[in-house]
Amino acid sequence: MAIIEVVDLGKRYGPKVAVDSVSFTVEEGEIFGILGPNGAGKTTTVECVEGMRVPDRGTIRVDGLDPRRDRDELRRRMGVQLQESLLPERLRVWEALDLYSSFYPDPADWRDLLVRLGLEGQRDVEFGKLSGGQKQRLSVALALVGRPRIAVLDELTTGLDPQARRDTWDLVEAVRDSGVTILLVTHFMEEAERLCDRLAVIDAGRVVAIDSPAGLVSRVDGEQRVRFRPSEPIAEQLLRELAEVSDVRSHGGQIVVTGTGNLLHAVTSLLARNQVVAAELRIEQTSLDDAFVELTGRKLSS
Ligand SMILES: Nc1ncnc2c1ncn2[C@@H]1O[C@H](COP(=O)(O)OP(=O)(O)OP(=O)(O)O)[C@@H](O)[C@H]1O
Repeated sequence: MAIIEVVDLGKRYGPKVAVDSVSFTVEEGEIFGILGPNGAGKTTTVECVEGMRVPDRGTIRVDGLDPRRDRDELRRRMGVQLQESLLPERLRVWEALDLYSSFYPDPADWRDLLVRLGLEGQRDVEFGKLSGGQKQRLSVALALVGRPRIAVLDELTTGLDPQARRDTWDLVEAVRDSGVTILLVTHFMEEAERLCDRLAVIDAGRVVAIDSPAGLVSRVDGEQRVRFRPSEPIAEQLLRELAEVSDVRSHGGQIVVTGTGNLLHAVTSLLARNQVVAAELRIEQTSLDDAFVELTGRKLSS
């Protein structure tokens, strides 16, 4: 069942069209990503979903509510990750959680959240003294303290080191597994690929595709490359004759075979039949990065 429905959303800031026409639905219990480059309109879109911005056009329904008209009720059902700069430096972790709990009629026990988010050791630490990863985890805890049905996480792991980023991803998956629907804004391809059940690729205020990460990858021409160093010389012609192969090139003893289908199997079987061993064998497949370039005509820098 769709828990979020956005139809033909449009929003301008003066002459600047931030969101041109955005439509998508988020199913209950999924992690739905909004992926796009800086300035694509991601934050504006989710701020309209949160009821924090007034759209110029379009309709939005969140858990059956209108985000503007039913803002107070929506606030109880939707947890929004806070921009970290909004918390006072001297506020201790437990004080922040206690304060936020007081905003909700039936809050989660923040002591449990501290444990779940691996922050029990930081309970009495002032916000300003937390590491970047700990601040992020606290911001997620604050988004969850009201027991929301939906959590909106915007650029969750920006600025985190790779380990803290992976820890945060594990955390987001655990939150989803506890039954919370997650709307995740990101410009990190790896994050989208790892976490999202489905995602909307947004570019210049428009949705260019909605699919699972694997579905997006399969939309682009699925060329693969197999690279190896043959133990014995092998005639390129033999490789070219394989139905799966579209191109063969050699560079300094290394052979690069491009093709489709079960290319790896076709190439390695041919080599085995000719008693050739492939050393330094590597396969490169189409990635979400490639799919993004194909869909938008440009690379997503991160
Ligand atoms: N309050 C505002 N006033 C004027 N222009 C704005 C405002 N907020 C955003 N914009 C512009 O609208 C466009 C979309 O911005 P938005 O923040 O929604 O994009 P985004 O995809 O979230 O980008 P980022 O990842 O950089 O936050 C950008 O060109 C931005 O400069």
